[in-house]
Amino acid sequence: MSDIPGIVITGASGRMGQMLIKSVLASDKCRLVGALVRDGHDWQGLDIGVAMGGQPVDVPVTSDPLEAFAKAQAVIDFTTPAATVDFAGLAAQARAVHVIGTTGLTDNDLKAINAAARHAVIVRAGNMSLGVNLLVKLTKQVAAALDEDFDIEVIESHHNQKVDAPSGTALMLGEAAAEGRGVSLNDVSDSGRNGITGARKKGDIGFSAIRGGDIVGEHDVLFAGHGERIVLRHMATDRALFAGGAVKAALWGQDKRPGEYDMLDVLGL
Ligand SMILES: NC(=O)C1=CN([C@@H]2O[C@H](COP(=O)(O)OP(=O)(O)OC[C@H]3O[C@@H](n4cnc5c(N)ncnc54)[C@H](OP(=O)(O)O)[C@@H]3O)[C@@H](O)[C@H]2O)C=CC1
Ligand SMILES: O=C(O)C1=N[C@H](C(=O)O)C[C@H](O)C1
Repeated sequence: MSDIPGIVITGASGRMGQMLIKSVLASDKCRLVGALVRDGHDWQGLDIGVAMGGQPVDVPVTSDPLEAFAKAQAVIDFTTPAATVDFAGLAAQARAVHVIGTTGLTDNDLKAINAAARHAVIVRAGNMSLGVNLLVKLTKQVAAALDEDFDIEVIESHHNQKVDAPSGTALMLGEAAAEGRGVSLNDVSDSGRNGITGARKKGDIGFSAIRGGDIVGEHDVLFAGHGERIVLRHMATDRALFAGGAVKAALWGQDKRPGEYDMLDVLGL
């Protein structure tokens, strides 16, 4: 048995799942011990390397999460809210670090995840990249420096297969802006404008979502004042960025006490 942490990837056939498999296989700091898909998926029973169109890597694709988690020190999970809530309970049962990249989580989902974090380490972030997490810090700083004469808008663009809006990253940026202003995002959030909306309410934080083509993920935080505008921008051009951050989080979590953490903790920002 190796000392290097063993990692299971859930949603192994997904856009991020496949990127995560490649990242773990390429790392000499961890090893791939499981690749999970939904029961009945075409890939079930295949070697994950072969399923992805490459050479065998001696890891079969399976669909029993608890069996897979029991052999692992960490689970990296970029799937759907319903699956992630189930996986949080099972990863906690197996005492494996659970890295959650899934977005679109409801308040109830977040409560369930928080309950699981009483027993195990959970690292959750709507964006695992260094650049976005730095942007979160900058957004809070700029929002704190400007008054409500500057209207704050978060504009995000993603590929045409994304199912949730605003993106998890946009919500992180909105939360950071609200924190900088000393208000609760719930009280000032404005998304989905359509029709006769009336004039913009002073102090609101607006969200706009663009969906098209193969855009990996772009986020602007706009501070629009009178006669001047400030725009903070992040553009992701490669999903490897998110996968690399998630692997870093899985390794970072190995010696931490049970609880819920985010990428600011992992990156020390
Ligand atoms: N935090 C971050 O840095 C990032 C977060 N994301 C988020 O990650 C999530 C996934 O994105 P993406 O990879 O593009 O989406 P995909 O739809 O490509 O992948 C999701 C995968 O999850 C699988 N899945 C869903 N339910 C289950 C289940 N119960 N058991 C096993 N597998 C399951 C799906 O399988 P099937 O096809 O069989 O349903 C699919 O393979 C999204 O919420 C996205 O917003 C994405 C990029 C970066
Ligand atoms: O679904 C995606 O693709 C992405 N989702 C995350 C989000 O909701 O912010 C992160 C990244 O922007 C890509």
